[in-house]
Amino acid sequence: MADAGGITKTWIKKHVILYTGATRHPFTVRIRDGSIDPSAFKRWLAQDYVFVREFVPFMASVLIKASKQSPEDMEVVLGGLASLSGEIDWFKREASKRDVSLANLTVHNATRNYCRLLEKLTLPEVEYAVAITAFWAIEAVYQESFAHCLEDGNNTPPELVEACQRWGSPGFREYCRSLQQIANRCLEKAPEHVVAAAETTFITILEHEIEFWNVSSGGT
Ligand SMILES: Cc1ncc(CNC=O)c(N)n1
Repeated sequence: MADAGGITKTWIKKHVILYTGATRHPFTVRIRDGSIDPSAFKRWLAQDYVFVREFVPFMASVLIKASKQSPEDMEVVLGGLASLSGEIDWFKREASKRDVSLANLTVHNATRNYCRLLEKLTLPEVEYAVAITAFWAIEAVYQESFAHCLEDGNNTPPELVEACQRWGSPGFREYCRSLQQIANRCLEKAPEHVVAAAETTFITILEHEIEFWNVSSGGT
């Protein structure tokens, strides 16, 4: 396995407080230690369903950009896009199992803001290096958060293990590493202003992920 360090790794180190805030948020830490409130999980489920629906056109826009760059990149992004269909079905099944209505749910501000960010990043004028960095960061936060819930010493409630495995599995980790390598390669070749824009986007994604988790843990 090639090294997935590169520029993205230096950013993780540089912004480690924010990165840890997103990947070790109280919401997922409580899943791991078994103290999660079932209503918090339900809140997350409904809001993430909204997010994932908006994630589809974003991914499609990255797919178009990737297809113009390299056939290998396109295949990695296509793999992610293909899995979203099953993911949407999974959200619907989980919601009906847990009596969560997806029909007339309240979209919280943090969710709406995050979806707006995705919409902006979907525009054709957003550089591929910026879009793929955002894509990697979005996936990596979930990968790191849910993998932690499955690591040794966890007390994750059995009924939440399946959810954790969606993003915490070794397969999803490999996919995230591939995205990270693509991002690093693009960033190495990118002009300085594009690298700066990608770093800003990385930070913005982390902030939105934290706000998003906050909605799930909090009452509003
Ligand atoms: C808010 C958020 N961030 C990342 C992901 C993971 N990607 C696709 O499922 C997600 N579902 N939700």
